[in-house]
Formats: sequence, C-alpha cells, structure tokens
Amino acid sequence: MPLITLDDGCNLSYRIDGPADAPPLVLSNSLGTAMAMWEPQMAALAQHYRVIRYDSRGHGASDAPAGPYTMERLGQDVLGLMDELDIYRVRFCGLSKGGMVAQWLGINAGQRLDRLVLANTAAYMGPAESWQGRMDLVAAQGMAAVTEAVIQRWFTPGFVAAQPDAVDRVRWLLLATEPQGYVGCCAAIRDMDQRPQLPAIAVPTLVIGGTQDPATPPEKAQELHASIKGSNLVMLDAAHLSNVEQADAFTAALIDFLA
Ligand SMILES: O=C(O)CC1=CCC(=O)O1
Repeated sequence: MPLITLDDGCNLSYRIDGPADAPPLVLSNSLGTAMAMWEPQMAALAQHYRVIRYDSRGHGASDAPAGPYTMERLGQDVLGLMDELDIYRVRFCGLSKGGMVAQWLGINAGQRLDRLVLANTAAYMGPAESWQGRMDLVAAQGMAAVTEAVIQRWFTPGFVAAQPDAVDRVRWLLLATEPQGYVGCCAAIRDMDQRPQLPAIAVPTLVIGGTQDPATPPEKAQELHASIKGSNLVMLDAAHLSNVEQADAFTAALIDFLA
C-alpha cells in the first residue's frame, strides 16, 4: 500500500480505488480498525467515485507514534493526505472516530469539502475517566483486554450469531491494532468536545445512526442532526458498526446522499 509522510514525520498508508476521473471520496475508519472496515461498501462506491481510503494514524499500516493525539492532528492528517494527492475538495465519510475527524473538518476546513457523512459518531463522548481507564488497560495488557467488550458494543447479538465471519474480520482488525496507536486515538476522543462548534458546519451533511448502538446511541445522532443546519438523518437497524451490520442499507444511504 502506498505511504505518504506527514509534516511531523508520521507515515500514513492509503489506497485508491475507482476511476481516476470520478469525484474523490475519502473514507475514515473507526477506532481499532483500518481501511479494510469499508470493504462492504467498496464494490458499489468504486463504480461512482475515486475512493481514497486511509489507515488513520495509529492504525493499520500507518505509523503509530507515541500519543496523546488530538482531533486537530487527526484532521490535519487528512488535509496532508489531500495536499499530497493534489486534491482540493472531497466528499468525506467517517464512522465513529472517523466521524469525529469528519466533524473537525466540517468545522475547520469546510472549504475543502463537498459533502460530509457522519456515521455512528458523536461530538462529545465522555466521560474522560472511562477513556482514561480504557487507555490504561490497553497500555498495560494490549488490545485483547478490550476486544470482546468492543465487539459487544459494535454488533447486535443477532448479527454476531448470524454473521460470525464478518464479526471475525473486525475482531482481527481490533487485535492487530498497535496499542500505542489505539491509546493515542483514545486520548483524542477523551479530550474532544465539538458540540459548541457544530453549528459552524455549513457543508451538506448526512448523519447516520444505529437504533441499537450502545456506543453512540440514537440521541447522539439526533444531537448532530439538530445542531447542523439542513442536515439529513438516516437511522439504521444496527449497533455501532452499521456499515458492516446493515451493509446494503448503509451503502444505499451513502450513494443516495453523495450523488
Ligand atoms: O470503541 C468504542 O467503544 C466505540 C468507539 C468510539 C470511537 C470509535 O471509533 O469507536
């Protein structure tokens, strides 16, 4: 996979699929996954878009420098990638942590965006103590100490029983994540409160929520929708990783909105 080197020396891994002359679409992964989390959407999206996926700092094949990271740093990473690829404006879709990066871009770099999708995410995800507890646990014991609890929040019990292979693919992404990178990103979430800035988002925005999402519950999606003028809201019958659990409905909502 190609790499770019960012302004602070961190190498970021990315991949491009789809026609070179199609409109660019950037996809941003959740905490503890990598660009592979978007596999269920790729066949459809690559027919319409030049899809740019990247492993966020601390994840996948990107570097995992010592943290703490900030949401601003994670947002600047995207702008650095776009600059390196010589792309000024993109459509941008992020899920969970990727959606937090999407909010940061909408607030601070709206001129670089055509459309924004905020999936299963929140502007604030406190309390800080619970993030600190998770960070301490992963720093001491590694990713295996949190993986099964995360899986329980990310998928409904029915989906875990019906689609064990799909769940396993995500489990392996979690277990393969560099603990230092995971902890660095947890700090960015711990220290984040983008609620006061949400009304500054003026880019056409779609909010996607999961009716059974215990990590970013439906109220979080409602809050984003209510704070971003003119935004659309789609609720899917899923837990947190709605792009995997309701892959077809998620893809359809995305294609419908991005067109
Ligand atoms: O891991 C979780 O509990 C949920 C989550 C927060 C940010 C993210 O990407 O996933």
